[in-house]
Amino acid sequence: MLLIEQFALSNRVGPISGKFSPGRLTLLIGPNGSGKSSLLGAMAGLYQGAGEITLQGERLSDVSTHELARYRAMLAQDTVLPHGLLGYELLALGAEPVGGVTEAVCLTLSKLAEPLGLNSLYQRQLNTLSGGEQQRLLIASTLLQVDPSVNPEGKLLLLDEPLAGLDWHHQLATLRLLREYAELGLTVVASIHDINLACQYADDIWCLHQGILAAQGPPEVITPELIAQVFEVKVRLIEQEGYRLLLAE
Ligand SMILES: Nc1ncnc2c1ncn2[C@@H]1O[C@H](COP(=O)(O)OP(=O)(O)OP(=O)(O)O)[C@@H](O)[C@H]1O
Repeated sequence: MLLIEQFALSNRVGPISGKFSPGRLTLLIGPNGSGKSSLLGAMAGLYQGAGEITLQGERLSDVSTHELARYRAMLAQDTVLPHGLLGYELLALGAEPVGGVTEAVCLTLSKLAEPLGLNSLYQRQLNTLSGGEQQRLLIASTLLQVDPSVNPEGKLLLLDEPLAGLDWHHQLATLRLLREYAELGLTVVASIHDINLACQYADDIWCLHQGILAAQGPPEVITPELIAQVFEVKVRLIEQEGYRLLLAE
């Protein structure tokens, strides 16, 4: 369990409190600049602020970055890819913190190959790949670091806008994978901008506004009133066959 208690990061986030539990997929939504990346970075142990963030009872600030790399994987927004590498070399780099390209890594990649469309990317130069193709490799590289068969110590999977640049097919495939990793027992937290997809796939949603929590809970907490307040967008809620769709007016 990852626990946040009165965490604040200068004027970027907070104070915020809440918990993220193993086995659950939490999706962060909120306008540009509302603090999603800052919060994810703090949860990854990259930023230190006021208050406390603990993972399994241990304060993140007391854990070295080296040690943290065994417990969590983080996909950052706008990751710059190293030049001159091939697709499989990027994945091999991603496997370094968890012992290199072992048989378990190869098996995990073969499991991820179909949903993320990896097979055509292994032998490609990274600088020749489209934005979405690069993103698919980065997602695979992040997932394999905490896949239970590769890294039984993996607990926390953090992704900042994993759907950025992905076509619809791969957006849905990625969300299904995040659900699968949550079902494997990981704590999974990701930021996304598509509110309807967030409501469809999340166990819990955190809606940030100006650095603090405007709403937190199951998808039903996302109402037209909240969207109007946070995003200044007028929407209608359509509920049909168990689905909830927010449609801009
Ligand atoms: N390194 C930094 N130093 C100071 N302020 C920063 C820094 N990075 C971000 N900020 C500010 O912190 C606030 C939160 O930014 P953050 O990147 O966390 O938002 P976000 O919700 O992820 O936005 P987006 O949807 O645009 O990615 C913004 O006002 C931003 O300008």
